Amino acid sequence: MGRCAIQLVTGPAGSGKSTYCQTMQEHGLTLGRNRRRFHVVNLDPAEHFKYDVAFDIRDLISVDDVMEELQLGPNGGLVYCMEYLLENMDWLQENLDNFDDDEYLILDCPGQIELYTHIPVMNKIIDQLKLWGYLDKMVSVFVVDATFVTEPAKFISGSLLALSAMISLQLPHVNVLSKCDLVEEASMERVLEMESALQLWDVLGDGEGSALSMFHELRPKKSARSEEEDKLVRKRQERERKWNRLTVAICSLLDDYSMVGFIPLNINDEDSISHVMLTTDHAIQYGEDNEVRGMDFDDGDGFGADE
Ligand SMILES: Nc1nc2c(ncn2[C@@H]2O[C@H](COP(=O)(O)OP(=O)(O)OP(=O)(O)O)[C@@H](O)[C@H]2O)c(=O)[nH]1
Repeated sequence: MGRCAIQLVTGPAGSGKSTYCQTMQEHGLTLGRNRRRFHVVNLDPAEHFKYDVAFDIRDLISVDDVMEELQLGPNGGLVYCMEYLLENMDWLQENLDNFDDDEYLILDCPGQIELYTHIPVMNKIIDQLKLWGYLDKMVSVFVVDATFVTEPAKFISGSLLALSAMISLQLPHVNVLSKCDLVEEASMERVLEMESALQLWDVLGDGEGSALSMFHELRPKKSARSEEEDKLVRKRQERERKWNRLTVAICSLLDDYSMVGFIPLNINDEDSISHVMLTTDHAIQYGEDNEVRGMDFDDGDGFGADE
């Protein structure tokens, strides 16, 4: 039995992971002769989703049961569930063995960001998948909410999370900006055309509400302030300067890696969805050796025969 391609969809809570999975599943079915069946797997023990699920971690363990039985909170419950999965990897293996090497699985993972940054459970699951032969077949897709990119500070924090996940998961990595339909095209283009995080901070960081603009605002207006107020303002100015130096250092770090880039995804635009799909395919050279799969119109699901 060969090994199918696997996409691990990760990212902060509410960033749009499940919607991404559903979008890809629906898009796969619109591809005519190249129609592709994305099998979506739910690996989030707390998830509620709308896609057709191939298999579901909640058949093994669910956060609700763990919270009730072990009196844990939602975060502790989720970490417990993922560790339970790690101890019961034969469940995952049995399910994965049902898929052939020309098939494609999208794994909808939990949104707790600590699972991709400092709790090693996802790394261990990935290591096991690598041992089972999926080493060259896996790509991680890190989903970040595009409404973040319109604010420089949030953009930088999203970039750091993406970088941290990339380093931690050690897989071919694609960052996807979800919810682009909610962001004005002009502001999105403005951000995406920046050549570096440092440039982004220089240009946008001076905007309203940023640390830099606060810094300008806080320049003392001598006549209007008492000595006490001036002292306070100077103290805050010094703090702003430090924050700015820290931000510049963080931006330089992002630029040094030169590896944080985002692919915008507008779920209402087929070209945008296609572009994301091609980027993830390219990351693992998916489909380069595959025969084109055709539709069999006599078969209910249309995947019964090659043309
Ligand atoms: N307009 C718009 N809304 C979106 C998009 N993606 C997600 N949403 C909305 O954002 C909310 C969260 O989306 P989900 O797909 O559930 O996000 P998630 O990352 O799976 O969430 P968790 O599993 O809780 O971490 C939902 O209300 C979605 O309808 C998008 O591309 N466009």
